[in-house]
Amino acid sequence: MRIIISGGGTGGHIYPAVTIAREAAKLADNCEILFVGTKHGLEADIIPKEGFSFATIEVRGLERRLSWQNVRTLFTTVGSVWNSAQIIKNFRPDVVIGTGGYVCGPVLLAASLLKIPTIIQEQNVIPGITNKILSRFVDKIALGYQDAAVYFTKCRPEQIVVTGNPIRPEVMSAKREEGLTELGLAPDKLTVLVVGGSRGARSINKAMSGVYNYFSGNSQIQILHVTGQSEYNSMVGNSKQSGIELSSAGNIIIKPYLYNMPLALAAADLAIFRAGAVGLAELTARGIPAILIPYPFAAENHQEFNARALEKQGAAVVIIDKELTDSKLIDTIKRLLGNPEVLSSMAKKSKELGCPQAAETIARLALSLKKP
Ligand SMILES: CC(=O)N[C@H]1[C@@H](OP(=O)(O)OP(=O)(O)OC[C@H]2O[C@@H](n3ccc(=O)[nH]c3=O)[C@H](O)[C@@H]2O)O[C@H](CO)[C@@H](O)[C@@H]1O
Repeated sequence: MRIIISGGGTGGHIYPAVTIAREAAKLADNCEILFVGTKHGLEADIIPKEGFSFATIEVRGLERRLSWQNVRTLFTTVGSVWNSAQIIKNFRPDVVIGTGGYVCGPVLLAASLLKIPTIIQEQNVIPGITNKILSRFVDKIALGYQDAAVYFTKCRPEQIVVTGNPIRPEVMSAKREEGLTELGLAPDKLTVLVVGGSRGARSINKAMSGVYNYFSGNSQIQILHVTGQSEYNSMVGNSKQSGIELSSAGNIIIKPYLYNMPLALAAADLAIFRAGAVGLAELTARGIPAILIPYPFAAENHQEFNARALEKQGAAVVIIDKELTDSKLIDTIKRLLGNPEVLSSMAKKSKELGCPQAAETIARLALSLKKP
């Protein structure tokens, strides 16, 4: 079995691709996999680390308005469809899978023109523009949320399958004790895991400075904060300036990025997250209560829709980005951690929403498309 898989830009498109690829490799004999991404997306860092072959194409994202930039993008896209077709002809895949992000547009389009079976996976309640366009060409569309189906009404019903969002198997298998030890966390404290999506979140980082101040040295609560690569140094610097020496506070660990996120999730008693669909799939698969602060500029505000779906079920508390302040965040953390019954009810509701088998379902669907 030979598979090309493409998805990129952010972790929310890349990890689903990695997970589906791994699952397909488990299920099919002699599975050969090639990833196609761009040189500039996070995938160029993550995919080689994950041990997969990696090819790149030049491609740009469309702006959501009429502009000269879009005209230039269309020309680049024609070139990238051509380059994708060359990659596909050389690799000769049985199926091509796309997990979103503009890079998979030309790849899946070229595959469809070459009559190779295709499947896309849409993670969000409101689909991305690339997947909306591709839905007219591909054989199957695997949805993370049932609610997304209304955006694909022009598709044939048999094209659409609601599968949930794929999560890495390590997210389920990671053990709390191992997570605590690996990340240098204390076993007798409640752990708050703070992650602003795969690229970090400025407004969450800003509010966290106040949270550090308040909880620094606390004997019951510890914080593991992932700042994103670009703001890590300034977060460390700002904390020093405001008199908090993170290395001696004893209960605050900050990291630019976590390559071992499943261990961090295993150690978490409460999460403070943006509302990227894959992050949410991981939280619900493990049943972790959460404070969600959706990224307000995500296309069509889709993160808020993702977050509200958890809030509606009692699995999360939502704070809107423009209402986020240090004190609001501190009060919400105190209210939840100080109330074990509320926390465990949220954990239960969260777990009910989890879909840990999604990756296997999607991989089986992809494999079933292979022509005899
Ligand atoms: C700004 C924006 O438009 N973001 C989108 C992007 O989110 P983004 O990539 O930020 O978010 P997700 O939360 O969906 O996925 C992040 C993934 O990266 C992993 N991770 C993150 C940080 C880290 O240090 N280590 C690590 O491994 C997480 O465990 C998860 O697997 O794609 C998602 C899925 O289409 C969308 O829902 C988001 O709206």
